[in-house]
Amino acid sequence: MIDVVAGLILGPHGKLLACRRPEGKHLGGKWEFPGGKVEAGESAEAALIRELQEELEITVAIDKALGRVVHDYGRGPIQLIPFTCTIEKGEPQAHEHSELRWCLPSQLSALDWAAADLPILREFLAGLP
Ligand SMILES: Nc1nc2c([nH]c(=O)n2[C@H]2C[C@H](O)[C@@H](COP(=O)(O)OP(=O)(O)OP(=O)(O)O)O2)c(=O)[nH]1
Repeated sequence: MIDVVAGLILGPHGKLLACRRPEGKHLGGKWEFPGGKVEAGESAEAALIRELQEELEITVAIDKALGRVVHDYGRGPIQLIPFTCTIEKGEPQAHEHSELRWCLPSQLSALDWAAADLPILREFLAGLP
């Protein structure tokens, strides 16, 4: 099983950062929570901090873990490991995405999310006041 960490980055006004995978890549054009594969010997938290630094040039503080999701796109199972987090330093730059979008909770469901992200999105939205 491949472990993949994903960050639900909380910004001002209750907004969340959605990132679009570039065309031509696996799941191209789909929206995701930024992150990536956990390396051997690495904790999930360390992997998320590393990935968000590499992909978006931001330093984050991790807030809390959400429920893990196991999904298979037909290439073997992946386990998506989500955390909410906030930005401590930097402004997100789209180095590996075709688009970055800060969304209000009410706008999130309209995006075309990667399938494995949907249960995570539902859990996040269900936990809002
Ligand atoms: N980073 C990230 N990956 C996700 C999410 N949802 C989801 O299904 N995935 C999938 C896409 C990839 O198959 C896998 C790992 O993503 P990645 O971004 O680290 O890997 P990658 O694009 O280099 O993948 P690949 O080249 O090996 O296909 O997890 C998500 O919210 N964030």
